[in-house]
Amino acid sequence: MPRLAIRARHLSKWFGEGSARTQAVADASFDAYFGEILFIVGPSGSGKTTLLSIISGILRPDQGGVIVKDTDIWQLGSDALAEFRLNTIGFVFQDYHLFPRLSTAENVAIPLILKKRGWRESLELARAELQVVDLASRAELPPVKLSGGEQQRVAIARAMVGRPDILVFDEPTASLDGDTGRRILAFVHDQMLNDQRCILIVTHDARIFEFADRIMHMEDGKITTLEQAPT
Ligand SMILES: Nc1ncnc2c1ncn2[C@@H]1O[C@H](COP(=O)(O)OP(=O)(O)OP(=O)(O)O)[C@@H](O)[C@H]1O
Repeated sequence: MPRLAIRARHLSKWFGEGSARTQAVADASFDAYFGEILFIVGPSGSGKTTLLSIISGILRPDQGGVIVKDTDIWQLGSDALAEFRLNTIGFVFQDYHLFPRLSTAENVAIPLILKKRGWRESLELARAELQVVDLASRAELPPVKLSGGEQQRVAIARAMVGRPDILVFDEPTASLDGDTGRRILAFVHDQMLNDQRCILIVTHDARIFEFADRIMHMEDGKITTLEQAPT
């Protein structure tokens, strides 16, 4: 029996006021398990990023709750939630969110420094993580000197360096060419998925669907289907 990683129940989120009020997520419930890669797909504006942000502890839902590894995350105070996220969830943003004034290694070290690990130790671990994503030679460069695919791998290394149980990607291949996108997904699938980790991926990119275990479809804020991926 697979172990439950995430239990989302009756999540709803509205944005805006009056006539501009829109429901981004509408009564969404689902479970995700350790050892799986769950894709979230659907048309633009269907609520994928909003749902991902709620599950990751970034955006508070107006209704409903999320249990991540036995913790009811939206019942936590803000400090406890920040600490839970730091220890449990790695989030890779669509546009990477790398800090331009820091070196590549320093960018990767940030989660460890936030966890109050020493600077020197954090940088050593960051360099080791850059080796895993095949970017050891770029450690001292600023991110601006790296290609889009390399920056994506830096963002992955930063999300991974604290060994989170839940790894969340928002459109990981959106700005990459097909080959680079597939290579990155193959890397995530082969190197990062294990039975202690659950990976959620929002994507439009049909070229990477082969890496999904299950695929969730969203439309107008609702989860319309959640199925095993075809083999
Ligand atoms: N901060 C916000 N303020 C107001 N409306 C928002 C905000 N964020 C999202 N929305 C609206 O909520 C709805 C869902 O947006 P969301 O970004 O979750 O969709 P998405 O499926 O991820 O879209 P895309 O594939 O284009 O990224 C959209 O109608 C969007 O305009």
